[in-house]
Amino acid sequence: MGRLRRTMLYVPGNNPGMIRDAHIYGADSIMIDLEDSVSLNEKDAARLIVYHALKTLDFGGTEILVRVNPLNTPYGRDDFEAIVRAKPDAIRLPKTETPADVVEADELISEIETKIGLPRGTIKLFAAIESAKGALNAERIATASSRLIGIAIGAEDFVTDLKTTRSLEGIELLTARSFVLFAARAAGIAAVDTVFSNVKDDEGFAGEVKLIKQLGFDGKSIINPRQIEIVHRIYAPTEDEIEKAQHVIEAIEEAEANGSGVISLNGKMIDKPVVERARRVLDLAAAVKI
Ligand SMILES: CC(C)(COP(=O)(O)OP(=O)(O)OC[C@H]1O[C@@H](n2cnc3c(N)ncnc32)[C@H](O)[C@@H]1OP(=O)(O)O)[C@@H](O)C(=O)NCCC(=O)NCCSC(=O)C[C@@](O)(CC(=O)O)C(=O)O
Ligand SMILES: [Mg+2]
Repeated sequence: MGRLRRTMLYVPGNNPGMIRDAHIYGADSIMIDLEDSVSLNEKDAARLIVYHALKTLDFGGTEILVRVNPLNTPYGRDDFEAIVRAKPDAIRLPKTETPADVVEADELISEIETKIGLPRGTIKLFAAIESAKGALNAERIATASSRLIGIAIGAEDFVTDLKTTRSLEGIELLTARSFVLFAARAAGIAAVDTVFSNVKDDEGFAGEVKLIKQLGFDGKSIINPRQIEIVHRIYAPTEDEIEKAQHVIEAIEEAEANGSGVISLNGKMIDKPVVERARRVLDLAAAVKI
């Protein structure tokens, strides 16, 4: 199974203390932010802080992404120039609206990689979709560059663009979440859900995590360390699910040894997709060491 991306923790790029300690909480990925959590008069300072943090700190194997400012702002190009040199695992592109946005970022990264002698394609891309236009272009965005390892939805900007607000049930996000998810699955890359902004509402947060897990997302962008354990608990296969998956694998192996690809287990048909889902449960259990 690929890299786990159940939790992608946003850390404001102008906060050196948070950046230094972020990896100790156990999120699967850390996303250091130069965009909307950094005010305009701190953009240059934050870029320097993040560059030096990536050059000097040991994040202990946690995946590191940096969210840069869009290239159509005065900060975007300087962000790319500094951050590619600092070599995070990936750059997160905010407010992606068209495949051309991804191609522009891809070409700029290639140019900088060449300048500094990094093999082309070293720095990966993660595109965030945060508008109706982006959602409608999700499929073409997801296949616009071989650097893309995933796409995400950014709901705060998205509902603003839609001229609505966020509800706890998330009805206003269902179509966009589905577009992003389908595009990611069709492209074979990760699909990551948006942040839940009320850090004190654990119950509401858990409800949203259950929803996005059921939809099929690989994980969630989060803003506070207390949200990590909730996501990891909900994403962990239960003992019952693991036991059922083991029975499925045992049953299909026995059936295959007898020359059959389909059998029934406790009255339920077991065929190829059921076996694939059972393998996924066991792989996830092994990856999270249950
Ligand atoms: C919310 C709050 C202020 C609460 O602060 P509080 O101080 O009340 O938190 P406490 O719980 O008291 O902290 C306990 C201990 O954890 C440490 N600690 C807290 N948070 C930590 C963290 N993130 N990383 C590492 N460490 C952390 C803290 O330093 C303390 O450490 P210590 O003192 O040592 O005990 C804080 O969390 C925070 O700043 N969050 C990040 C906010 C952010 O980045 N927003 C931008 C991204 S969204 C966006 O842009 C919208 C989007 O684009 C998104 C999309 O794409 O989906 C869209 O459109 O939707
Ligand atoms: Mg946003």
